[in-house]
Amino acid sequence: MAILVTGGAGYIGSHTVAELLARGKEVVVVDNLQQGHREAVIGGTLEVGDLRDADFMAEVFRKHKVEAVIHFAASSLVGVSMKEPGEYYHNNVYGTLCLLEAMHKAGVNNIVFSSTAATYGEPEQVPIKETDRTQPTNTYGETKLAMERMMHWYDVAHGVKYVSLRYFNAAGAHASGRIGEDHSPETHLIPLVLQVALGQREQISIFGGDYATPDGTCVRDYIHVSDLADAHLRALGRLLDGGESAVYNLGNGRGFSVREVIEVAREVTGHPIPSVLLDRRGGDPAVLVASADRARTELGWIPQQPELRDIIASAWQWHSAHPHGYRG
Ligand SMILES: NC(=O)c1ccc[n+]([C@@H]2O[C@H](COP(=O)([O-])OP(=O)(O)OC[C@H]3O[C@@H](n4cnc5c(N)ncnc54)[C@H](O)[C@@H]3O)[C@@H](O)[C@H]2O)c1
Ligand SMILES: O=c1ccn([C@@H]2O[C@H](COP(=O)(O)OP(=O)(O)O[C@H]3O[C@H](CO)[C@@H](O)[C@H](O)[C@H]3O)[C@@H](O)[C@H]2O)c(=O)[nH]1
Repeated sequence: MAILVTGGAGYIGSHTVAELLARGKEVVVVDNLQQGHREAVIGGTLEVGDLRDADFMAEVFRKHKVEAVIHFAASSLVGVSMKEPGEYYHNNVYGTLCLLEAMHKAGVNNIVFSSTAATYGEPEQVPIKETDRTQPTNTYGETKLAMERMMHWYDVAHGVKYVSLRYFNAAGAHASGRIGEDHSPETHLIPLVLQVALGQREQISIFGGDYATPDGTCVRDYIHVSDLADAHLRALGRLLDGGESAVYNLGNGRGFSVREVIEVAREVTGHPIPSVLLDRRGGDPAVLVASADRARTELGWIPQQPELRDIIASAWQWHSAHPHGYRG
């Protein structure tokens, strides 16, 4: 029986595939390669196609005996979602609907889902708990919340069990050096900062210096991608053991401002990393920091690389060895 990983050629998906393979699991990846890379799929079978193509998905479920799905495939950029809401509803909400229908027709009833801190919006309290208010401030978070709700109703009607993992900000790369972050165009803070250190950009833009935070820049909770991968294996185990549907935050519980991230990157790389202060980017909450107590208690999940310095050093190892990502 195989684990079907949608978006498995992408950043977090490819690290989770590596973890599944390391534990001897059979893996099938579905990816349309809009962001993913063939080279990022280091084993298993890659089926290239789109979630929204019902014939393609039916064929994938016919060809492979699937026991559970891990669903990463989505459009996932806060800034872009504020300019292209239609793309986000179509790829994320309609895409997940197509996936759930294909699963239902194939009799597959377990799904681990990539949700996000963006489902919360401006937090009621910090650190954020799973029971806190969900009121997204951007289209991306709104679509992810809709996807969570959709799974809930498929559970009620069809017994589809889901674990929704609300991750905070993923960063870092695989210890082997074989896989890492390679988005085109890149929009994430840490890889952009490291591109400055590599001499590929002159400076890093800071989006907003007037937030209600200690230094005025946005605060995020950065979590190592391999710690996220480990959480997916634990969530999968919960479902395959017959566990009920659940929602978990995944973060380290410590927030770092944009300026603090740049400062740590200066220490790690030895580069001065010049910065320029720009206006706010639409849709960004000021502070997102996780309480991951529930994942710790119920999944036994303990991040192994919780220090921001180690996370950035891990990303730096990948980016300095692969300055053009999978192109070399
Ligand atoms: N990167 C983060 O910090 C972060 C944090 C929270 C949640 N997430 C979520 O985690 C998931 C993975 O994020 P990532 O950073 O690895 O993104 P990514 O873009 O690297 O990976 C997504 C993959 O899905 C594929 N894909 C997208 N739409 C598809 C479709 N319709 N059919 C088939 N394949 C499709 C892309 O080609 C890509 O390989 C996303 O769902 C994202 O919303 C990411
Ligand atoms: O050039 C840049 C890029 C980003 N930022 C800021 O840095 C922070 C982090 O931004 P980014 O790395 O783009 O991540 P987020 O927008 O926080 O979103 C990531 O983290 C979310 C969870 O918190 C996920 O759901 C998203 O998919 C993922 O892209 C934000 O305050 C941005 O405004 C800058 O100041 N300059």
